[in-house]
Amino acid sequence: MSAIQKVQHPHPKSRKYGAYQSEIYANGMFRNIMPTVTTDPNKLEEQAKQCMSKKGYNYVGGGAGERATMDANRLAFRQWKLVPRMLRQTTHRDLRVELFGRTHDTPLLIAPIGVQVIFHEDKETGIADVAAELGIPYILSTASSSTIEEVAQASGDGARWYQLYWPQDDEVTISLLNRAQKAGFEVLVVTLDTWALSWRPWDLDSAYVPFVKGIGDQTGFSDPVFRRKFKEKHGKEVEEDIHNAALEWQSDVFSGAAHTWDQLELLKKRWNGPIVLKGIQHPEDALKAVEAGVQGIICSNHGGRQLDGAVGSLEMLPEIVEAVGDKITVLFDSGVRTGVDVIKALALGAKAVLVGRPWVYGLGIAGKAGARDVLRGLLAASNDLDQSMGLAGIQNVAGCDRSMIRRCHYPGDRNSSN
Ligand SMILES: Cc1cc2nc3c(=O)[nH]c(=O)nc-3n(C[C@H](O)[C@H](O)[C@H](O)COP(=O)(O)O)c2cc1C
Ligand SMILES: O=C(O)C(=O)c1ccccc1
Repeated sequence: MSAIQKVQHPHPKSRKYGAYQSEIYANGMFRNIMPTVTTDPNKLEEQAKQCMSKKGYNYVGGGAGERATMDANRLAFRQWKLVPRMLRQTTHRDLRVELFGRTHDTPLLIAPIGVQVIFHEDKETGIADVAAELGIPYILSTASSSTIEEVAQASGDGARWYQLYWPQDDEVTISLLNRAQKAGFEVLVVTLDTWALSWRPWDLDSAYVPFVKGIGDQTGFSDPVFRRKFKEKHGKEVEEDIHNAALEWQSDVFSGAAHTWDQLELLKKRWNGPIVLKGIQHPEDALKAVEAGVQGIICSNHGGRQLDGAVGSLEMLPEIVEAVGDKITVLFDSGVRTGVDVIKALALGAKAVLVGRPWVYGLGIAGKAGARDVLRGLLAASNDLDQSMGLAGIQNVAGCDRSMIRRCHYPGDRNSSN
């Protein structure tokens, strides 16, 4: 009997990214067209720095304090190495994952990123469009430079989740939830680690904070409840006094006072769908999230932008996964730069992974086309998710497990590609 088995690809759609590597070679070899955005994760940030405004670059590239936690995020990835397997049937990889009852083409999500207009005029609406095209769920930030409704329109029938910066004013909170729900956002992501902005020297040294000038405040400025209350208090429309409107919106959302666990009841009552808490690092908080009855958590330290000196996010993932088991969906972010990083996070128990800075750099370099290149690269070229999964001997996301990863400490290991 012939040993050659014909394997049917499980899902033809998940191959749609696979052509990118050959597309790059063909463009260069036959048409002399080189990639606009570098495919080298270690050069991406530098290219973005050359292309972006200084303030825009500093905003995305910077972190809290001396950026020790940003470094820790990368070092935590470097500590884990994959152990590849051979002679397995891995020709056709299946990258699909199911999250909260919906199947997605890949285990990637677009991390919520605020004020995107400072990086490129394509901003949130452009990225939502690209995300829908590539089948990646888009997570819209409350600190957005496009409105909830504009982003919903750009995202079309693409999957979209809403990230809440949780206002102190419950009436405003309820209004945001209603708008997001009406606009087709399926999952509510509540960010817990940014109730105040951290000490960020790269922004402080040029005294740059776009939101006080009304940039990135579009969610508030377009909100009927916020607008009504502003008018009642100041006797003016938002547009007549942008300065005070911005201050008011900022102090409602980044008040300097954290909410508490019991207050989650309001969100549970008012949001008709899954709720995910973003910014969980301690296993005991992960257990509290289970107790609170939410559906998911994101093991994240905000990309090292909040508490400097905090542990690398990947360091905490195994303990968190062990603590909560299958009781809740565990997602991961902070420091993901390559397809291999995605595999490592999946192998350590994350169900899916959010990516932040890399596509923002692409956006800064060449608008939404640049962000698209970065995302396609992550999903397709060598050192990418699909190819690397194959080379590791893994056929699908479920195959990324603890058996394929080892903790190894090599003194002097690089922590580049922040
Ligand atoms: C420029 C920038 C803006 C961000 N804005 C938000 C935001 O509005 N809401 C939020 O929950 N997280 C925000 N984050 C954090 C990201 O969602 C994510 O946690 C982080 O970028 C992941 O780390 P990485 O950049 O190393 O991938 C922002 C991050 C950056 C770099
Ligand atoms: O910069 C950030 O990390 C962030 O979360 C944020 C906060 C306010 C406005 C825009 C982004």
